Amino acid sequence: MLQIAGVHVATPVAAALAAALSIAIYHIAQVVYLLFFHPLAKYPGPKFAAISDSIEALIVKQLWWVWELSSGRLPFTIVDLHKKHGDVVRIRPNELSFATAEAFQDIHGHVSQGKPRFLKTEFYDNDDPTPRITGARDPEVHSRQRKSLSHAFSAKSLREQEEIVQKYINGFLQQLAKLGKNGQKALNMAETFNWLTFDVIGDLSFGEPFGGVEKGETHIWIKVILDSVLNAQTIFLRRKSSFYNFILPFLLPEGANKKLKIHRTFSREKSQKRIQLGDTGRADFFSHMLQRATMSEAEMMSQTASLIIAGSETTATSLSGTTFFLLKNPDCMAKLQSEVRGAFTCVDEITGDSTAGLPYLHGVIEESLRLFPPVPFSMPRYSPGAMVDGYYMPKGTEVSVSALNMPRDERYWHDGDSFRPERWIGEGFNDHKKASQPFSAGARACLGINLAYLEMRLVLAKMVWLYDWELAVPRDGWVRDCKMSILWKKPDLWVKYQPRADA
Ligand code: HEM
Repeated sequence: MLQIAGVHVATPVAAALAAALSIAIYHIAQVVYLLFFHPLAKYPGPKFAAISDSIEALIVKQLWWVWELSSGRLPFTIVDLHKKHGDVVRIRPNELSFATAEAFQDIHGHVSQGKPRFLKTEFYDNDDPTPRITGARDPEVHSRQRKSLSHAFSAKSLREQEEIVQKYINGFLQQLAKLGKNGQKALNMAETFNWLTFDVIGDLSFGEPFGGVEKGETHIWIKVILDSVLNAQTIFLRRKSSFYNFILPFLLPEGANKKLKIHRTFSREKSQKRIQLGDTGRADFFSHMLQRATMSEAEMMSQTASLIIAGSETTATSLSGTTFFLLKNPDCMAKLQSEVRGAFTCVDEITGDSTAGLPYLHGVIEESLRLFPPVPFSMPRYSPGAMVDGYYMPKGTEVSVSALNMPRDERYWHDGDSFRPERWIGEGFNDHKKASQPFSAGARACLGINLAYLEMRLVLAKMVWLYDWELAVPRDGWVRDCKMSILWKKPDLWVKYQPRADA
């Protein structure tokens, strides 16, 4: 201590030491609190996940989680954590992951009137100030948007949309033959299905496709979208701490931020063009939004940026997964061929209605969605102060259900890791089928579920009716090699399509 005019004054070094000591004591106290006294302290999980909020000095909030998220391995890590620690695991200081169908029902199932709901967390925020259906966290805004959009997904609209879907599927089938040189050349189906699904959604959103099917190539916009989705979902982290503005560019795909802006600009321009056309009477998304007139122009434009991602990559991913499972299970492929080829005398007989009654095709689609759910993240929600799987979750606790545990859990599924489409036919193996929820449930369940099933039924039935399929590059563990970039980033899947000899 220095003495000036009889007063004790701290030297800069002593002051710095005192400050450092206080910070250290504060953080040690935080760690002790998070590990032993926090309301979630009794739940197991990696210790680093539990305390990562406390390393304030480095501003490294939630580092464990960010690392896992950006590595693309988070869904698999969570599977391993549940195997190690049981049905409830603490994966962030304030988030618990659950693994059971009961927890899924508690969090996502319909709630009775007047009961508080589990609402989406900041995980769904992005840097667009206009809320959109997939991310809107305010229940009133969401409900208004959903009401307006739901007409575009009604049974009546779907009937009218089938013509559009069929048009792109037929073009797609021709491209398979042309680019695949009638079975001589392999196509990478992890990419190729995107041509079809993005064209369908492009047409239903803006009245014009991306041109993937016609040109037989992936539109630059699609590449941009796929690279930018992970970035979109990390924006809430950037808001929480400026540290992430520094670190995330190293963890995300190159130029992801720029690509996100390109996606926004593209969809805004296309939407503006579409809005100018007004209600065209077509059963597309804009006609319905314009007819209801409950959304501002900005809100309508914002919806399309979301619908394009929600409605295309998911369906394409499911089709790639189904392709992989069928090719790895030739007996299942033979049963599907026999059902589809026996049901139709020509490919034009394959329609939404005529495929709706094909049990094996239905089983194949459900089984693929079970083993490889196209939405791999675990859809976090805030507890309103309610029970989850028998545990009371204080208000504000983040809760989520692992996307990959429940659909393979042997407590719910007989031979859960195997591809067995017959489990979906009749009683099947008496599995607990609610443990597969690829489209989620309740108020935030997928709005496009019927469109997705229609597309999948039609394209799979037609591909099976027309072609014999062959895995051109043998591969195992295709699912395990996928990485999560909010949606799945899939490894190549090279397939040859030989026109059926007996057709
Ligand atoms: C196999 C294909 C598909 C799967 C597995 C799937 C799955 C899902 C899931 C799990 C959610 C909930 C996400 C969450 O809560 O975070 C969701 C929401 C949504 N999906 Fe799909 N989806 C598919 C296809 C489609 C299609 C074709 C569309 C049409 C555009 C679509 C539109 C939507 C919309 C608008 C939402 C938000 C619903 C809301 O919050 O009210 N999806 N989807």
